[in-house]
Amino acid sequence: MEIAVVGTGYVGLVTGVSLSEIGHHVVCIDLNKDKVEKMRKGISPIYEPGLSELMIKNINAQRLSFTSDHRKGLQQADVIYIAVGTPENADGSAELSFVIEAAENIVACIERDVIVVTKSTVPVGTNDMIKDIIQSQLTSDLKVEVVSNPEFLKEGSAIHDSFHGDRIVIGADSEYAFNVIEKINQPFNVPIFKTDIKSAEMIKYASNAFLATKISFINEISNICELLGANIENVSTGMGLDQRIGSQFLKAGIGYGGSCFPKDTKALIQIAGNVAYEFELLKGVVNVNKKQQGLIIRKLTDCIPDISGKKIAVLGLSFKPNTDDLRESASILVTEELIKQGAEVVAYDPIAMDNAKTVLNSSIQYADSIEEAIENSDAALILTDWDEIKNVDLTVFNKMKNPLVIDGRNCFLVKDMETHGIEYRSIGRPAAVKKNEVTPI
Ligand SMILES: NC(=O)c1ccc[n+]([C@@H]2O[C@H](COP(=O)([O-])OP(=O)(O)OC[C@H]3O[C@@H](n4cnc5c(N)ncnc54)[C@H](O)[C@@H]3O)[C@@H](O)[C@H]2O)c1
Ligand SMILES: O=c1ccn([C@@H]2O[C@H](COP(=O)(O)OP(=O)(O)O[C@H]3O[C@H](CO)[C@@H](O)[C@H](O)[C@H]3O)[C@@H](O)[C@H]2O)c(=O)[nH]1
Repeated sequence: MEIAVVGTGYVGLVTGVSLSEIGHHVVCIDLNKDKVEKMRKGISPIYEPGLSELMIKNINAQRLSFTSDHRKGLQQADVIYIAVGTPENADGSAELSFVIEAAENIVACIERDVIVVTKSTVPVGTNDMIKDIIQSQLTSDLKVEVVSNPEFLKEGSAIHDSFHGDRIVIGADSEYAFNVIEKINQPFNVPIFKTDIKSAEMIKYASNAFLATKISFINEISNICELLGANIENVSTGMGLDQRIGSQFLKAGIGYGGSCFPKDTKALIQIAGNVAYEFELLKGVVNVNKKQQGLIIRKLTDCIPDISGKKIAVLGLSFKPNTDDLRESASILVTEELIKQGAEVVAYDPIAMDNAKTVLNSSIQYADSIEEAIENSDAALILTDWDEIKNVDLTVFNKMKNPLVIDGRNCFLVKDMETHGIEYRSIGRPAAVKKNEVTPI
């Protein structure tokens, strides 16, 4: 079975590498020639644990190759995955121009009967549209089937998720297509759920929207905990013990970010709106998230009302640990607000510094370590829960002008910060304030 993957970003590259690892021959195609050149040498354009090793292994085994030439990549393919981006339009809907272009590339280049598999997250009905584009532009009698196969990987654990996912969803409308895609995926040994195409498309949006709802819910509870003197960590643990609720995605923080939840929640509101349905709950989830992203600045200005000219250390820039992805990172939003209010920002992130420089340019200073970032600072903000930050020796905060730590990820125990004489404000927990006195925020 010859496989091609159109679009080699986070999803396309991980898909191509994982499919080659289980024995398929895979050609990954991307418009970006610089990226293709890098990938040919086994250099991953993204930071993703375990990815480079598997890339190199499968390039050497001649199962994995890269090209920017669609014809070369597509003409011999039996199965073609579409993994291009579906970013957010100004009105919140999903931008489908990359998907349309990929479908046009496919129809212009195929020389065999093919199954086109959509990995990209696309609104319900898009696979029908892809089929229409291909059928209407096809000048031969080649047979083309379209399958929805949404992706559920998480950045930072993408390779692990590919081999240990909870399910693989296959939406198809023929037994032949089900069988081929099921057979391709069998070596992953992950449960396969077969359904119709529209339901498969909806499963992806509904799953992301549900997870985002859990996060906004726990963030609201954390705000109420603060007002009442309860502790959100204890509340989450106690709730999560109920198997109907589950312990995952109940971590209160500074709001969800990343390349998926923010855009997919808004897209689902639009998808519902297109059929005259107002998704009130999801609108609330999005609004709560926006409010939560402003919480850190509110906590900071409660302690230092005028931050203009103050040196503020930002620890963590990526939208979550173990990735260099800054898309919709709450940390970037907070940093931009600090700059707007005239603060002098010094940032540190274990992996995302290079990407941050392309986004924030020279508007802030960049440190080479946690210690360098916080030295002589007026406050330190913890915005991403990297292990390096969680495991830092707390005495390092004595290098600050006046130890004040505002932690958006609840990385430390309140009592430990108190013991070290650090003024500490976190999410949904009592504060540790100076003079070893503990009061609600
Ligand atoms: N990032 C994630 O963790 C994740 C997880 C699950 C699903 N998804 C979904 O998967 C899709 C891809 O997301 P991503 O984060 O990998 O996107 P990305 O922006 O990282 O990568 C997309 C790639 O496609 C390339 N491309 C665009 N048009 C092309 C074309 N016509 N031919 C060849 N290459 C083309 C771009 O150059 C880019 O490298 C989106 O729909 C996203 O919602 C993403
Ligand atoms: O309890 C939690 C869990 C996550 N987050 C935040 O939520 C965001 C998203 O985190 P996560 O879901 O771990 O990462 P993503 O890589 O964005 O993965 C999500 O989005 C992908 C793209 O659609 C899906 O494939 C995945 O299944 C889905 O988890 C991040 O900002 C996290 O900090 C919290 O605040 N609290």
